[in-house]
Amino acid sequence: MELVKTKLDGVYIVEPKVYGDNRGWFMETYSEKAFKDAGIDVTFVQDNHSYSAQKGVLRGLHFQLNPMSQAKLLRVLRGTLLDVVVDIRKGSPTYGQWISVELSADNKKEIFMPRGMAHGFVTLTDDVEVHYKVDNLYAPKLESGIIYNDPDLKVDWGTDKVILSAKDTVLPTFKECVADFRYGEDK
Ligand SMILES: Cc1cn([C@H]2C[C@H](O)[C@@H](COP(=O)(O)OP(=O)(O)O[C@H]3O[C@H](C)C(=O)[C@H](O)[C@H]3O)O2)c(=O)[nH]c1=O
Repeated sequence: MELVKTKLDGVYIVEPKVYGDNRGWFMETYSEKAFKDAGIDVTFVQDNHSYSAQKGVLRGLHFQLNPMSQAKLLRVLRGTLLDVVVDIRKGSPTYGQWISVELSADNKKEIFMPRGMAHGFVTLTDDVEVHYKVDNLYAPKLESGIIYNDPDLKVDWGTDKVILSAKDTVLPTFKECVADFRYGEDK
């Protein structure tokens, strides 16, 4: 697999090597060695799997507060989505900046983000299934986030027709964000 750097330090697009044959295909979707060779020191402790029924479902922007901040390795098993990662590590040269990447069952691309990021995605098709590994357990009392259409972050989701959970409609703004992530401490 190839890990491709992005403009956000520590965030990589992962491009698995796909081995096709007369039966179909095979690929490794995570390799501890490939990540260590890229200088990424992460130990995943939980796998998540979500299904979004309709195009336009937007989950995010989410993160867990310290000490339960989560690094994530995400891939799409069915359908297509636009994945968004926002750097909210104080002291980062890209603090407050975001990237977006189209991930799909077809392109088989994955995204890795270290701790200290706000994360979300909007589905571009119906019937989207997402699988992701995280390096800290679910901590509901430490869940937080930033409203998806924050006026300072100006994330371009490509649509304004979105389907949100009730919780996501009342997330704080970036200015109100209480996260205390610091660049270089995202281990
Ligand atoms: C995240 C999580 C949720 N849950 C339970 C809690 C709720 O009863 C139900 C749905 O949770 P929520 O609405 O927070 O799910 P998403 O909106 O998909 O949240 C995720 O959305 C974006 C894409 C993220 O990056 C995060 O991993 C995560 O916040 O699953 C659990 O039991 N364990 C978990 O780790």
